[in-house]
Amino acid sequence: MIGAIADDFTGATDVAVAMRRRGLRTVLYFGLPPQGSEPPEHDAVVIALKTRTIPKADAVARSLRALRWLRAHGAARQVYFKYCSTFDSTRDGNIGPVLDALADAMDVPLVAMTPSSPEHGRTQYNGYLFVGDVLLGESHMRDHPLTPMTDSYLPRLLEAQSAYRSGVVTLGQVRGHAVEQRLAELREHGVRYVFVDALEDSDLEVSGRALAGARLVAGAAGLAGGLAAAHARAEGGEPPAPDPFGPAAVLAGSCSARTLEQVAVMIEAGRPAYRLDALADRDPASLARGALAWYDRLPPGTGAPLIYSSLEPVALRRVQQALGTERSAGILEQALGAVARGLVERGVTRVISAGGETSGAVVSALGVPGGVIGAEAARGVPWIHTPNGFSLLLKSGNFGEPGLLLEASR
Ligand SMILES: Nc1ncnc2c1ncn2[C@@H]1O[C@H](COP(=O)(O)OP(=O)(O)OP(=O)(O)O)[C@@H](O)[C@H]1O
Ligand SMILES: O=C(O)[C@@H](O)C(=O)CO
Repeated sequence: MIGAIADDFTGATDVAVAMRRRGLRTVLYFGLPPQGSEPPEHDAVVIALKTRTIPKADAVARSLRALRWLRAHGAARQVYFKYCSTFDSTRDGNIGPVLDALADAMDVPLVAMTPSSPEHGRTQYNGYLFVGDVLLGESHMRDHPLTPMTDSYLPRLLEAQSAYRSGVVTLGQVRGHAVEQRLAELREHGVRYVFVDALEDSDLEVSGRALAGARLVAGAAGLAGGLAAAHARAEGGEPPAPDPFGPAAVLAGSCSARTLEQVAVMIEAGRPAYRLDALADRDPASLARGALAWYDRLPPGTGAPLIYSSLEPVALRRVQQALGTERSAGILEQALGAVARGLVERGVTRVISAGGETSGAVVSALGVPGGVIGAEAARGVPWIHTPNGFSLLLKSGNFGEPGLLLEASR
């Protein structure tokens, strides 16, 4: 009934678990499902794409392909375009073009949305996005390696990426149950994209009910949860499978503030740690060989290792200035993907990956077609049981408590 298209892999797991938590049977695919595959019985299908930072035309083409697949499999009654709760995109970014293309293809005049996800500390008020207590543009998102966010006013951010006008449904209108009325007014005034305020899950539930019949909706996991609550089956979902076990390894390519803390906690706890240094070696294959040779030499019983490229903002900028932003990201993503492949060949059955782009590279390198959503190690961070014989934990850069990577890899 809901077909979600997510612009990165950690975002896809976040939205999948938000819907599953409300009792929807949710199927997750990494990339377009293989030819001829039929989804098992479901209430929601999530297709994870890696379109957040790729060239615009590719992002649009891949998103439209996902839409065609959802339509062909009867999963497009309501389509949800999942973007980041911190609206990660460049000025030249892909959220606007992808929304334009989906709305045109579905002939939808108005799309309601919000990145608000209170469970992750993201809230929207009067169209401004807050991260915890501060505006988005004043948060650590200013220092993001690929999508630094320096503005906080959502209509302005989206209008910079689309030729269409954007508007706001205020918190007062949400709480006054006037969402539908306000959307109708904005549509009359030629507004196509509308950001709906939300400070709490209950606001998202009100909006979810108002939007239950909308054909195209967008935002982060919060509003998807609100919609799922509106569609929820009375009997609720199956309990998730138990946590996986077996040898674990942590791969971190996220440079987000929370991941840096989580990496520090692992190192302080004495876990073996190996940093991939793109300035010392620019060849992803040889970076990966170095990391795997280090892994092979680890004495038994040392605890699950950490292989990472995460750097704090000043050191990160040094690498980006020396190698270029895209090139350095590409080298490290490819290297971590190759490391993941090598680790699985060596018997690792629990792969924990930090960062959306990083997780996209890791999952693609491992050739995982999709999986079953398991228990959550942290809010929005579920284990994914794959048909490949191992489980994945894909952690969004800023999600989880500081001890998450250490705990999950015990
Ligand atoms: N040392 C480094 N030098 C340059 N780029 C790096 C370095 N380490 C990581 N990167 C790149 O930074 C990007 C981090 O993005 P990623 O999406 O993985 O993390 P995130 O943005 O924190 O996560 P999320 O999208 O889930 O919030 C990746 O493309 C990664 O390859
Ligand atoms: O919405 C979020 O913050 C996450 O699901 C995400 O998209 C991280 O890349």
